[in-house]
Amino acid sequence: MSAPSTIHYFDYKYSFPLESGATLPGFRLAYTTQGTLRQENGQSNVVWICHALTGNANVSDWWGGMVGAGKFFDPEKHFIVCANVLGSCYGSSGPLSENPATGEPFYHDFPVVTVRDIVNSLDLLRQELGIDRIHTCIGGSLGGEQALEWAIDQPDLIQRLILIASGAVASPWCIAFNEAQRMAIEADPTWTERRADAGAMGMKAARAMAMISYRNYDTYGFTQALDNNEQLDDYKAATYQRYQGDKIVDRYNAFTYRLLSKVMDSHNVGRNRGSIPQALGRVKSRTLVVGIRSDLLFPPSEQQFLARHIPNASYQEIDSLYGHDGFLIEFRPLTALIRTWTASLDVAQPGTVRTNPA
Ligand SMILES: CC(=O)SCCNC(=O)CCNC(=O)[C@H](O)C(C)(C)COP(=O)(O)OP(=O)(O)OC[C@H]1O[C@@H](n2cnc3c(N)ncnc32)[C@H](O)[C@@H]1OP(=O)(O)O
Ligand SMILES: N[C@@H](CCO)C(=O)O
Repeated sequence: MSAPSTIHYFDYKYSFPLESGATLPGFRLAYTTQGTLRQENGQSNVVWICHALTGNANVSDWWGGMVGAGKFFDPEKHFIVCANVLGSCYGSSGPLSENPATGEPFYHDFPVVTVRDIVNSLDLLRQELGIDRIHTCIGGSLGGEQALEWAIDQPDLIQRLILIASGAVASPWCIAFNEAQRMAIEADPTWTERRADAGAMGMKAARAMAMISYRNYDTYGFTQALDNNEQLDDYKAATYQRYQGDKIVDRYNAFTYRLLSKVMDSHNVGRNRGSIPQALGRVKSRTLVVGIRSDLLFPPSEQQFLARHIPNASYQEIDSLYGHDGFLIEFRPLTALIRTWTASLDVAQPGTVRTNPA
């Protein structure tokens, strides 16, 4: 069994065509596994977790309430895989990786990537790991988009699909938020420079904008209330925005931030598949769709749409003070929902799909 924090690397050494028509000369994915792979009679104990925008392969770091000994996804029972997405900066190929054609980092020249490209790269990793069947594929936000695309592309691969705070297509509202953030990056005078920290101050502003979409009026009202009635400046809400901007600058880069925002914009399961309902109709996985009532970015109506059009889907909602970011925070209600749903499937299909095949 691998230690949770051990990062492995998958190097794909062949030319990798992207949806845009561009080609990557191979790629690297950073990934983690926890537990021991068990596969028998078409069943497996694989739990594949897809991360969101600025996440990484180290799922225990950012989803420790869901993954780990004694948690719902437990390495004692499951083989848990999480890969850093193509284009990101936590070990996978992205804009700061070397472009073999120039010997320099790609920077602005890293090609446009889509959720389908990410899923194609994940699937190559799956094959490398010898995984024939995924028992459960789960993700929130961009993670849910990957899980959904995978289930549409390969309807027999994923037995159970869990989509949290995610959607079938990027909404105009989501694209508008992302474009405002890209404008902030592009307004940074360093953005055109070819260095790793180009556009960092723009990204700081972009993250502050994004936080407004990840949280909501009540989150700020509760966590960043005025200290007193006399204050004229240095409001808590303002220092919070700046602090969140500093945090992203410390751990990320503007090239990746911009690239992955474009990945989210182009998410549309209906592309080249007739229509969005037709695409969703291809999913064969038993599916749980979870909405967060206070989510402004991916409101519950988007998840209800998914549940209406995916053939074997159930829909559940949770409350959260934290809006969209609730999927990274509300471990207890999420675990309760998933546990109940899983139990209902185990009862309905004993011996067919078991949560704990060990
Ligand atoms: C290397 C890595 O960090 S990898 C991390 C991987 N990242 C991911 O997976 C992305 C997903 N994660 C996230 O988006 C976030 O971490 C979340 C949503 C899970 C949690 O967000 P957080 O920023 O930790 O929580 P929250 O909004 O409550 O902010 C708390 C922070 O703001 C600080 N803060 C709160 N109020 C204020 C204020 N008024 N002024 C200044 N700072 C403030 C807190 O001190 C705390 O600081 P800390 O992060 O240094 O401990
Ligand atoms: N807060 C999340 C974005 C929401 O999907 C992240 O930074 O990954």
